[in-house]
Amino acid sequence: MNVASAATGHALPVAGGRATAGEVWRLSRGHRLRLAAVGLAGILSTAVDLIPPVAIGYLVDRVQTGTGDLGTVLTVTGVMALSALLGAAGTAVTIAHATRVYHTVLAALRERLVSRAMLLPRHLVERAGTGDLISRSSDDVTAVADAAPAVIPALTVTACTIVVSLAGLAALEWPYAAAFAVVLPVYALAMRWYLRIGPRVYRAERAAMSARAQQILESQRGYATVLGFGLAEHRHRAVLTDSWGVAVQSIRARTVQSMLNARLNLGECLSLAAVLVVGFVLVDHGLSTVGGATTAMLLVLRLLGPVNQLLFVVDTLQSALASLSRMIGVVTIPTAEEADASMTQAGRADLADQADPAGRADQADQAAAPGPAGAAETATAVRLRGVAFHYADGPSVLDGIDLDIPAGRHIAIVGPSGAGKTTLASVIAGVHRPDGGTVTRPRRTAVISQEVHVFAGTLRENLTLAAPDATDGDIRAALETTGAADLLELSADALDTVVGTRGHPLTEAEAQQLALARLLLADPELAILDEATAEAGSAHAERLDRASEAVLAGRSGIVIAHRLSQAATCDRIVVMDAGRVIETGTHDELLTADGTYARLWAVWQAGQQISASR
Ligand SMILES: Nc1ncnc2c1ncn2[C@@H]1O[C@H](COP(=O)(O)OP(=O)(O)OP(=O)(O)O)[C@@H](O)[C@H]1O
Repeated sequence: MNVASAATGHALPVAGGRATAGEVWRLSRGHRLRLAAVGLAGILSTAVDLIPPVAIGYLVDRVQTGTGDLGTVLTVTGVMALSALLGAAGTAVTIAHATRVYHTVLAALRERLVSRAMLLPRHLVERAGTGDLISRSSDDVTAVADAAPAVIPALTVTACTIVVSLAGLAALEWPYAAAFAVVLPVYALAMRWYLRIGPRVYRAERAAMSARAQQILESQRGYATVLGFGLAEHRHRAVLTDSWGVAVQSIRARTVQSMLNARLNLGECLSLAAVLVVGFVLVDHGLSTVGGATTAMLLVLRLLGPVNQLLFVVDTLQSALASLSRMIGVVTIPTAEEADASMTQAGRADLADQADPAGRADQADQAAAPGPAGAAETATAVRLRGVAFHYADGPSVLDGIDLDIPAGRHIAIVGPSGAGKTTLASVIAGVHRPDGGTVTRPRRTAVISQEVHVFAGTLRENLTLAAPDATDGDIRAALETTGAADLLELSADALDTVVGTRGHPLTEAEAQQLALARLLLADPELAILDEATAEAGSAHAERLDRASEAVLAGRSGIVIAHRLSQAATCDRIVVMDAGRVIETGTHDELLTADGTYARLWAVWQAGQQISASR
């Protein structure tokens, strides 16, 4: 993992200096030539800026020696005006190009951050809280973007000014450059002090902002619970506490800035005094002209601005770097799939040896009956060995799960509420990473969870999310197969009907059918269906059962069977309780065994009869 510093507590990781620099360098690929041109333009425009102090010194000498006339003044003024124009134009071009590169790279980073955020292991995001993630893709991006106007001129032009001006001072008379150099330790000490304190203060400020974002988000998400339990006052106090935390950290950060100011003022006074004294001594001993001393003072005055600006930029830079390292910390987390790939590589190798698509039709009996490792002779779609899982700091939810699903077969997972069915489905789908054991699944696995999300957009966009190449004919066929052709009648726009937020509202059943059609178009090797419970015996439930069967045909499938009618049609049934597999077998076998499944079936049947008699 390319992340230098691990997460603090449960926060998402923050990238170290090397990882940050490496990622920025990688992102700058394609812009490096432009960056070199920007550097050259910066040096040229600052060299032009040296002309006015030299010209003024020249004028002072001419006036002092009585050789200056109006023509001299006009010539010097013209040269100064021209150099000012050239310098300003050069600086503007330099900054414009540097800004463009900066924002292009930042946009690429943000894009990577957002796409990576979608693929992160869910347990990491849940543990850190989505507020942390949101803060990194909003507050931190803003902090880095806002730094541009200050950081870019400093890093491109200011550094050049310092180098060029010091060279100018030395060329004039070396004691001038030496006088300024003697004061440099004051700036160096100010910088050292600041670098020690600054990053810590800014990181604390950003962390406080993340905590506040998380608190506000939770209050909004749990709005119904907050109202239902009269928790408004409690949530209000929690948000207030975190907001005050942000205020405290912000005050600390601004105090550090003021203290930096004081140190810079001291450096300014000392450097002006030093060059003035040296100038006086040199002129007194006839080693420099008054014009030369004037040029030296003007060069130092010109230098002070950039030196201060550089230190102020260090301030903004620190703040931006703190944000940048938080953004890159997210970008460098291995995705759930990458983490899983390294974990299940060995398992995949085993399965590759067994793959035998031609023999798939004969494997039903071996479903969900794990044998000794390597004993299965058939193509296996899913294999779990000793899988364990728990949420954040919670108790164990899955414990020692072993499971084999031959390719093309359908397994139902049943059990009481809270048994761990949904969690097991999420672990198999790769949404959650197991704490122990191994999971092997096909590369193309798709899951329909209980909360089906309808994305804001057209029906076509919703359906082709995972199958961008699907034609309208494919889409219509998928809707027909899942019994969802009615969706085309929602409006005259058919597939162009806008659904989701601010679009045509879909019922829960329609949303589920949309999800099933989407899955059909995605055509995964393994489909995991964990649909929300539909009232047994209702037209809605029967329709969904038929759609689910159509979707599973011809591929491996796992059904979290909230309705036991779904389980009865599967090749094999896995019964779970308290995070463990307690029974497996076909519907008939489990009824004969007269265990937990038989009892669940009896209760289910009784419920069906009561519903039918109403
Ligand atoms: N995001 C979560 N964070 C913490 N605990 C969770 C989370 N999701 C589920 N759990 C807990 O894990 C256990 C198993 O839950 P799970 O949803 O997997 O059970 P289930 O058998 O699918 O139940 P149901 O049939 O009600 O959906 C339960 O105790 C539940 O409270």
